[in-house]
Amino acid sequence: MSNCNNDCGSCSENCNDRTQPQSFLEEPNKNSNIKKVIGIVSGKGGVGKSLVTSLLAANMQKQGYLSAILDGDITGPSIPKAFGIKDKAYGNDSGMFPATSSTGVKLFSTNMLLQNESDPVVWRGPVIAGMIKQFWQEVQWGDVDYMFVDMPPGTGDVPLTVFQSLPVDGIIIVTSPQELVSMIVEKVVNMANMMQIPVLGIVENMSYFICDSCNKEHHIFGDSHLDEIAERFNVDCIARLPMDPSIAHQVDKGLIEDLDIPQIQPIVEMLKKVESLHATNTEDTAKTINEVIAIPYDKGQVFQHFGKTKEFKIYTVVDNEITNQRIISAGSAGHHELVHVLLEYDVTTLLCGGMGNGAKDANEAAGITVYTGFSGSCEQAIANYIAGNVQLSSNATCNHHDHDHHHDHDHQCSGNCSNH
Ligand SMILES: Nc1ncnc2c1ncn2[C@@H]1O[C@H](COP(=O)(O)OP(=O)(O)OP(=O)(O)O)[C@@H](O)[C@H]1O
Repeated sequence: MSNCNNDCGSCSENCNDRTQPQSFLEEPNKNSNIKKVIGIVSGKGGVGKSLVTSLLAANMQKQGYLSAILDGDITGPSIPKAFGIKDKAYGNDSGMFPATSSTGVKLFSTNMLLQNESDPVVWRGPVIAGMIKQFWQEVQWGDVDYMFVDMPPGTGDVPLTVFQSLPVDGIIIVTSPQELVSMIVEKVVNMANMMQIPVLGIVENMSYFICDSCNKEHHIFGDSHLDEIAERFNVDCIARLPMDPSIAHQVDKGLIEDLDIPQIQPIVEMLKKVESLHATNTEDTAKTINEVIAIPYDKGQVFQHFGKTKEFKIYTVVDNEITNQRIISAGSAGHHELVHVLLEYDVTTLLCGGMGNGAKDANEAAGITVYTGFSGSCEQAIANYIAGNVQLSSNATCNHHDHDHHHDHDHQCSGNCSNH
């Protein structure tokens, strides 16, 4: 392609040299700093997706994590009611503001835009998907550790568009025992695989009822087959929530934050361990970069094996601007010689894919700071580094003598091969 800039993620051309899928991710509002995005999905409405979304946000907030809910259930928004929120949306030139619950959970929902809560929302799919994107782009979310997206029910076009537009780090599937669980789970798992998003687990809501008189579990909708299904699709069944009239009662009163549902805790613990696929390095965003940066280079891409690279691309960056760039030969010696080559060009920083401990120590002994986990085009890698849009890892990573290393996500990986 004559005008190729090697940034496949932002290119829509149907090209044989494509190295990564086109990215449709939308930028959040400039006043948002959102660390992790978790999508809550279900096969159909009414199974308790909004309840699980709200309980998770409330519980993560109680544990000290700044939590938010983007209510993507545009035509049936029920989240504000559960939190007792009646606020209407307001904003300024930079965008709208989310409402804040009594414990500090931020949320935004179509209800905040309607004159009357009972006004019907009769929009078609593309308008609904556009609305969710606007909640992401135009709401000033501020600092958020965990954003929970109450997804539109189903696995059709609208949730798919949302998954393409928002940097979702994982999906939680909510089912109820009477749903066609197997088919639903299969569809969601297939959708998640298409989008390369991990399925964090399945929650079975209304799983059983505990009788006040005999204190026994009653499986009103019959025995659950979720364990078999979870095993078949290689997903964890992370929680079973009881059917409990006090839940519905507290939700109706807008007091969901007062509910104590111990069965939700395994999900809370699991969420604490979720790795962000799209983390933004906020510390380094503020940093002004004045560095000479080398990247192992092969036909525009970050060459994944430092010790065997034939070329480096060297960028001189002054006040975050690239003032000079060139491709140099690496010679034919091992990694100790490569360090000397880099020093000849006054390199201060090395961005690469994987690197063994020996090479890393040799570079660092020479005063070169090494960051691993980069893949894709060099142009994108340097742009992401300067913008701070990468989770920087300085760990030594793979032993490339033992296996090939493929980074096929369109994000910078943490450099930890056990994740792949
Ligand atoms: N485990 C439960 N025990 C008692 N009531 C529940 C339980 N789960 C959900 N409910 C109630 O069932 C109703 C539907 O739940 P919810 O709104 O969370 O479902 P949903 O899947 O988000 O549906 P929709 O997509 O239509 O919004 C709510 O009134 C909620 O309070």
